[in-house]
Amino acid sequence: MGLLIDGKWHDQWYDTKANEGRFERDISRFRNWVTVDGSAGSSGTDGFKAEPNRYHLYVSLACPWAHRTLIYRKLKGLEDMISVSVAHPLMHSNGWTFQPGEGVIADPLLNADYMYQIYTAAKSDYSGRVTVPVLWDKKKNTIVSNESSEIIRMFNSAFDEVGANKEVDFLPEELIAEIDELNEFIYPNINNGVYLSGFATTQKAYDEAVVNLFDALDKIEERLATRRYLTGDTITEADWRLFPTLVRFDPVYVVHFKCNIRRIVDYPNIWGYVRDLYQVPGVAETVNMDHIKSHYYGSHDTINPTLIVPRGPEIDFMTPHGREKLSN
Ligand SMILES: N[C@@H](CCC(=O)N[C@@H](CS)C(=O)NCC(=O)O)C(=O)O
Repeated sequence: MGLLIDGKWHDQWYDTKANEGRFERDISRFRNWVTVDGSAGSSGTDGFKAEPNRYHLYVSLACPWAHRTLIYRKLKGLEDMISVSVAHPLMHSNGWTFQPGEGVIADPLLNADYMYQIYTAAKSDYSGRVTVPVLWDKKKNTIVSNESSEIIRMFNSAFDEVGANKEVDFLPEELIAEIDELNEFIYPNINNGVYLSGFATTQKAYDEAVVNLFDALDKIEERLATRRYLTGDTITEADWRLFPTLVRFDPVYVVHFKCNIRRIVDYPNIWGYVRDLYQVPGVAETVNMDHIKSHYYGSHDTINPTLIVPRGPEIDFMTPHGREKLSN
């Protein structure tokens, strides 16, 4: 695991000492937007017009941030127009790699062995962590974006005029304010909250994070008592940003990240909600539990030095959820 400094790979993990044992996530540095006409989006530069077969997505099936982009690629009908590469689930001294393995899809563009080569191909003196997902432009040979929250907003609408599934809109105008508010609550406390708990290196930092995480889950549990989805009757971006964390929670975060005050199966509403989303046609195909479990338990040797992957838990995301009754 490591990062690039001036285009050179260094095998080093996050330094939590500078911050009293707290994990601090690196910022995403490529922030361009694919738009309908190629004009600039809310950040970055112009020149990234939505066109079929122009863009390529680099992901890991283990990664919750990459998972969002795969769900959108599937549900928006973008699979035929946006190609994909899947990294090997294990992330060790070279970071994400494309070494052969079950479910790995090699890089057809640069024939890269390592994900960091994609970053240096876009910017030869790149400094920063090498994360997935990455949206690559085959025309300009550069990275459009490495920020999942923005990639899903592009996928939601930019390709609608060139063959995406227009009927599906996870960011309806009238709900944007509510979705943004939910995201602002869920990102720091839950999506990133599990990492703040798991990557903490002091008791105090861990305690703060885990308590905060479960306070937030308790609030979500309450919210989902009267609403089928986070904003009500329709699935929105807020749901697809929460789902990848929830589906990983009991198999990984409870044990590996010590998020064990409660399990998701102990929350009746959240547990039904996860199954409800999992059962949306196409979604189950985006969940690869082997990659998820082998990545976390098998990569973070500071947390799990033996790299042993636990066999359990036995979870069936396909059992009926009964949440239709909450829909109007
Ligand atoms: N803000 C980024 C975060 C992506 C991210 O942190 N991905 C993780 C995998 S789950 C990663 O690639 N980590 C490698 C590292 O930190 O060195 C996004 O949402 O796209």
